[in-house]
Amino acid sequence: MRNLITIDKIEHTPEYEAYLRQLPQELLLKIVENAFAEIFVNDKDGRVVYVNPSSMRYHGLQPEELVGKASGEIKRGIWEPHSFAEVMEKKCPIVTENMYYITHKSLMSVNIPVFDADGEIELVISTAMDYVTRTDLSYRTSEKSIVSSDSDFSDEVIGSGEAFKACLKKLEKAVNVDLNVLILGESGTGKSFLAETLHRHSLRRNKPFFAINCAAIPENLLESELFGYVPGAFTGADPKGRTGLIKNADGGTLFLDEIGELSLPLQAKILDVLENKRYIPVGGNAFQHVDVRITAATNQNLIELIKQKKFRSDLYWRLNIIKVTIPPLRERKEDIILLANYFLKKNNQKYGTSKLFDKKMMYLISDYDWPGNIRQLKNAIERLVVYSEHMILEEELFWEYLREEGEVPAGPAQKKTYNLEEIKRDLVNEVYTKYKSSRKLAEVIGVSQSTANRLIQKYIRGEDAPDD
Ligand SMILES: Nc1ncnc2c1ncn2[C@@H]1O[C@H](COP(=O)(O)OP(=O)(O)OP(=O)(O)O)[C@@H](O)[C@H]1O
Repeated sequence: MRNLITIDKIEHTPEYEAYLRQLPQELLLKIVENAFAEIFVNDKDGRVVYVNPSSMRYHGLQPEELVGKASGEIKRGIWEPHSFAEVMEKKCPIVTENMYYITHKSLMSVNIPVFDADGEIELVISTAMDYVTRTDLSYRTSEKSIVSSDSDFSDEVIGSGEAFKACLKKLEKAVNVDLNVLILGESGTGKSFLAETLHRHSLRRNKPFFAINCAAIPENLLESELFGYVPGAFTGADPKGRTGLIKNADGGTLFLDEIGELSLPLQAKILDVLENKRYIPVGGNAFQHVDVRITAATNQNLIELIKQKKFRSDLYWRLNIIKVTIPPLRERKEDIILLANYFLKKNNQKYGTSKLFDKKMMYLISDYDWPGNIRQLKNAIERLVVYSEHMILEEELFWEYLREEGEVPAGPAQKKTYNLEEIKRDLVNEVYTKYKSSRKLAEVIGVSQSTANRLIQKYIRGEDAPDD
């Protein structure tokens, strides 16, 4: 979408002109380098002469990778449209709706020609800015992130789908009250991660957080790990005895992962901690007192375990005061791209690279079901970054990954082929079928309301609609 606009040249008073001219270069640099909006400047030959750091948020490239390059040299597919030629031809400001493919953003960009004394274009200055969210403000890792006035998790927890946001809302309710929380979800959906995030925001944040996976430790060891033991409790034990995790977490939070694996006798001891704030260490005969918040997680169906008499219903109801079920990644497709971009950024920082996804790779990633959920996605992105020899991550590496995971038969002939039309149609269909709202479609796929309306006209109603 393109629009022509007019911007009146501002005439300053001679005094103000004089003031501007004496401003030190250092100060001017500070201003443009710290501006939140993107500032992107081409000279009259289309060569990039300046890019401020903010623009990285939109197209994912370091200023150093762009400055000195001609517009045409900058890889297509990173953002579109390229409006330089049109500004030069029309000699007036042009507003475009730019799609930034790497970061999956759609933003209005204002492209303004600056004329020299002979009336010739000297520079084209483009600026763009999106809606501000706290996640965006953390784009400079070297600086402290902006402090938010409320206690929500959105600064550090990635995910914007409705189902996931509903989970966060429930968890946020547990921030200022000392209720037990039960987190359910498939492996890798982020149960441990959310339990720790909850602790860091909770009233107990200045006290310890301990986590233990009940499935990973044999039952006899698990009891002493959790409750500790007194001196001489059993042969081979430390003669001084040992403090367990429950005591170590005193005042703080203990996270019991895979709680469904806990034996019935240990379930009874945990229930006593919850109800009476007390426990007896292994080999002991006196109660110890403790104040610990228990957060638990499982990917098992606890109600089913209760029916099978493998899980105590009184413990279930005690833990279940706030229950959060994290949906698997395949049911919150809208979060896959967000998370993939987040992990790409983290790995670029870790390995000092500037790798990028192109449109097709983004589609492949969001189309896949990720049975291992966020853990699998995180590992796959790291692997792509490490294995890729090019700046744009190669599609073949993703297919190779899927083949190794046994997800697609070997051989290039088996590849599913995609084209941009199919991708757009599928995406619009999927999101619109789910939300039945053009506003929601615009929000989820990151386009303007008018573009969303055009997409609905074209792909849902099958009517003619102008291309963007
Ligand atoms: N919303 C999120 N934003 C960013 N990273 C996340 C998010 N959720 C999970 N992760 C990351 O994904 C990985 C897997 O998460 P986690 O270990 O919490 O999953 P889990 O559900 O506890 O898995 P399991 O049931 O196998 O123990 C971790 O590295 C975690 O940091």
